Amino acid sequence: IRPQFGTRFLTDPRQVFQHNAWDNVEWSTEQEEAAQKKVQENSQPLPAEKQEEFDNRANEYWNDFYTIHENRFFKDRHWLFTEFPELAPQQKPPLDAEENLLNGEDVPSTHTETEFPGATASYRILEVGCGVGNTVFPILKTNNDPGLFVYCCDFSSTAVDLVKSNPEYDPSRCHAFVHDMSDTSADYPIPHQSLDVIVLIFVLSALHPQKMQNTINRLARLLKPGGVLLLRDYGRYDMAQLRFKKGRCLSENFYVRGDGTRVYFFTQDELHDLFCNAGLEKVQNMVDRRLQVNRGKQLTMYRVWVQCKYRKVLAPT
Ligand SMILES: C[S@@+](CC[C@H](N)C(=O)[O-])C[C@H]1O[C@@H](n2cnc3c(N)ncnc32)[C@H](O)[C@@H]1O
Repeated sequence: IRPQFGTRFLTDPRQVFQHNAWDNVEWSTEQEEAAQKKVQENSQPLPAEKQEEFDNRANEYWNDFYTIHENRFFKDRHWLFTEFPELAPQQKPPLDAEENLLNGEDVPSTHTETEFPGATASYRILEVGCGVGNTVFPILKTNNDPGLFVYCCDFSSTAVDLVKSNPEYDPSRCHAFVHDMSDTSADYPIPHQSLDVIVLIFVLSALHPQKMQNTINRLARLLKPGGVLLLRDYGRYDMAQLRFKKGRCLSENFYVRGDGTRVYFFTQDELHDLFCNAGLEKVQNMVDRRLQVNRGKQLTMYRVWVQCKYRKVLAPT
């Protein structure tokens, strides 16, 4: 397994083509400025009607995506458990219900044990924007905690159908459902303050930036006090952002791909504010800058990802 954050550092630039990837690459001021300039040159937004269409039909574009790629596109996330040990079996017992009550937050009215899927579980993880299950299935396979229950949702019904028809889908340990995380009128099938972990992997970036805060606020309510939200997503000036051609920009740092799916590129501060405004506190907020190398074509590709871990604050006693 790759150690956390990776430790292959490029110290001698002449060696760049000796490996496929380098970790924790520093950017020079010139490189940062060149990226900024490139983004500014391509920041003319599309007309409002076009924007609206991409927003209204967002899930259809993702359905088309999964109809074409099925489960062949996204690879299983092998870095998951090194970066996010919260997804592996826990050493410490999780906060129990009694402790939550003592925290004095508005714990919902008592629900009977079978009122919702996973009601009797002792450790609950929700993945939002799960796609075809490249995170969920590794969790179910790796985490053998008998008290574990994993929820996963996506607004693409095609993706959710692929999760449910996977031979590894076990309804006694997992519940997959169709849900649009940006729809403020749609409820999650889970009570407030019932989750230990929420996972967002390359999904928040697919939302219109104006819908992000409400979405995170609603998710934060589902966390138990002390529960954590884990995110990995695209960072500002990632190669994918710099590669967008003119006419693909929707608003600042937000673009539409050729297949109609959209992507935003975050700074650490933007994510920090989104999470803090939702009552979460920082455990980790880092940028992972990697240099990927195509040795055959002698090409260098600078990737930028942001990784965050934010905890729901315990109410003052
Ligand atoms: C880039 S993919 C990542 C999939 C998966 N998390 C992974 O890492 O393999 C983004 C996913 O987010 C889903 N998505 C986008 N907007 C969403 C929304 N508003 N509500 C729920 N899911 C959404 C898409 O359908 C797609 O499956």
